[in-house]
Amino acid sequence: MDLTDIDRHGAARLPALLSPEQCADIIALWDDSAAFRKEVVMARHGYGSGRYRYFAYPLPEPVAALRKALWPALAAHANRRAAMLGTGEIYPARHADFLNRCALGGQDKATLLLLRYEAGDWNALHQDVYGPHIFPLQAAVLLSQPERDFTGGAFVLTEQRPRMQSRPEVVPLALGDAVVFPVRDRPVMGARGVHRVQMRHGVSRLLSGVRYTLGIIFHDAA
Ligand SMILES: O=C(O)CCC(=O)C(=O)O
Ligand SMILES: [Fe+2]
Repeated sequence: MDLTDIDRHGAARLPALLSPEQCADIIALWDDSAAFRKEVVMARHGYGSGRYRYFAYPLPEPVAALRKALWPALAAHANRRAAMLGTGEIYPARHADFLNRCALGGQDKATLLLLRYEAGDWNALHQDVYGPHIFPLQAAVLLSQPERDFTGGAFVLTEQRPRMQSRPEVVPLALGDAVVFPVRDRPVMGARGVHRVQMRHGVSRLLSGVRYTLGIIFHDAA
């Protein structure tokens, strides 16, 4: 798993992380109300337009397996990042051990989500923070096929540079691709050492069709 583009450009694409069949199986969960703990209608909160549903524990098998499979590479990257920033944080080899840490701090609700956008929908630039326990990277998997299932709806990141204008980054995704990106910020090496730049992500307006995404967040929510 090549995550070096996170350091260079702020996000790394993982091509064909899921097969078309696996994507369809996850989309099919949308109507399984028992799989979710909560629905958010984005327009009601000023989050954009569209809907998303938070998975409930226990997670459906394919979703649980995917988060577990991503953990080792992401934890290794997060540990290098923590060393670079000098935070002293160490992310454990097992994701379950990180979740225990979250739970001790009162964060014990699943944060994985299934998002659904129709024509006209969009996702405002945001950061997925649910309490003081934050795993610094997250992933999103595109479950629909661009140009066939929907048009528009690009995955967008912005990097807020200190005392400068923000930098936009668009990550073109194909069906089953994942994008790995920072939850809140990333370290950048400058002339006077390392500093953090704030990152936000969102989705541009869908022009037509329906677009589903699986959001994989590694910290739980309070
Ligand atoms: O729909 C997307 O591509 C982005 C979803 C999102 O905000 C997330 O996964 O945290
Ligand atoms: Fe998000």
